[in-house]
Amino acid sequence: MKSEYDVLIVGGGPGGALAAKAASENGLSVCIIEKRPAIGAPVRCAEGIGEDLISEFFDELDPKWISTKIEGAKLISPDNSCFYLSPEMAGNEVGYVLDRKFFDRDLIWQAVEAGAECYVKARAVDAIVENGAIKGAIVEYAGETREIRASITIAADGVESKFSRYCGIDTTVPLRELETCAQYLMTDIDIEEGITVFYVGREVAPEGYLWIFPKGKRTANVGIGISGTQSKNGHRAKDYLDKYIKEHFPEGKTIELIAGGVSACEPLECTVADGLIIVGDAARVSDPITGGGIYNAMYTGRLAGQIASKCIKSGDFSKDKLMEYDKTWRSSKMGKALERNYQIKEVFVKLNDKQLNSILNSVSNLVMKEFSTLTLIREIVKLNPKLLKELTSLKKYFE
Ligand SMILES: Cc1cc2nc3c(=O)[nH]c(=O)nc-3n(C[C@H](O)[C@H](O)[C@H](O)COP(=O)(O)OP(=O)(O)OC[C@H]3O[C@@H](n4cnc5c(N)ncnc54)[C@H](O)[C@@H]3O)c2cc1C
Repeated sequence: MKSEYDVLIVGGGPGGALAAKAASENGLSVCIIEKRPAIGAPVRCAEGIGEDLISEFFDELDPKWISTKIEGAKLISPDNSCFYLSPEMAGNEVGYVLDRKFFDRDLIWQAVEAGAECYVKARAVDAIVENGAIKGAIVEYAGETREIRASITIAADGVESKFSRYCGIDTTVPLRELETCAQYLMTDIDIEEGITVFYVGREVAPEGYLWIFPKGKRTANVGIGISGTQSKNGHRAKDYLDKYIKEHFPEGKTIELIAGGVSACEPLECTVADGLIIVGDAARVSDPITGGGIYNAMYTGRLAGQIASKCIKSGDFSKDKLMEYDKTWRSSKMGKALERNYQIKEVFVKLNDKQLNSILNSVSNLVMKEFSTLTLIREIVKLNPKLLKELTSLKKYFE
């Protein structure tokens, strides 16, 4: 490990890996530090991603990245009725349940192949701040605490995002917008391979949802996310999950348990500072409705690597110069979807079970030629015009 690089990346998840690859491909010296002893493990994710999204990054997908191809989805309402998104309707909403142990590692290998250095069991414990500018990190590695200096540091340290805080940035997620999650990797359960299932409702998953993401025959990620406010009041995500499993998969075998958090808030007000770019979950860019953040981390990571390269070549790493990163992702399709989905989430999270039943029943027989989350919400609003009152700020999307 050297003491100075062009770019230092804190965190070896998808955001960090894509940032490292882009910066290395542009000829910069790049160092990734990852606090865990292994890239991609333990997996804290249900591993779902849309086909159109992942295809933005690769001409071909390596079969070992994919556990299952997803061709349809079921949305179960509190009264147990089902909106079925059949493979015919799903169209470009099909996707994959990944195997992130392989996927995350390959992303790092690609970065390393492009020239980046990567160190595991290397933890950033503070930022180097000089005259208000970020100049790298204090890192614990191999029993020593050392300074690693860099022209630009990229905070890709996930939902905990301590590094941005070390830099003086407030990354607090309001408790009600921090989904606390629990997930079992289960085997020997009766599931429909290729179909994801989502349950909503106060009884099953208050202010969140419960998911079944197939990983293969009779094997699936079965997980839940509920609002942090619920957890604070003694309702733990794991308790809701255990209740569901007892009822639905009493004979199932649990082979892995994970707990984690997902932010369902608005992105950070600003995702750059002098010498610093913040990407992925650390920037709070996971989707507020679904909690999905793999694509968003990869997108912002790659963009951060590209903009860092431009700025380093120009010799200017000031906040003003790095703002190109912030402006670009906010005006992108992803940025606009985050803004819209946050407002939709704010309305839907307040619905009680009766309202949810009525809304989901209204669309249960719907056949759509072209499905997307937005077209579904449009149909819901068409069939439930009262909702439009709540969604006034979103009228433009539904007219
Ligand atoms: C239960 C659960 C289910 C989910 N399901 C989905 C899903 O189905 N689809 C989807 O798209 N998204 C899902 N997500 C979200 C998804 O996992 C994240 O959005 C995605 O991993 C974000 O990538 P990232 O690179 O920003 O951060 P991460 O993948 O979290 O990577 C950050 C890395 O930084 C490291 N790190 C942290 N602090 C330091 C430090 N101080 N020094 C060095 N390294 C550090 C961490 O160890 C970690 O490896 C889920 C999340 C959870 C919790």
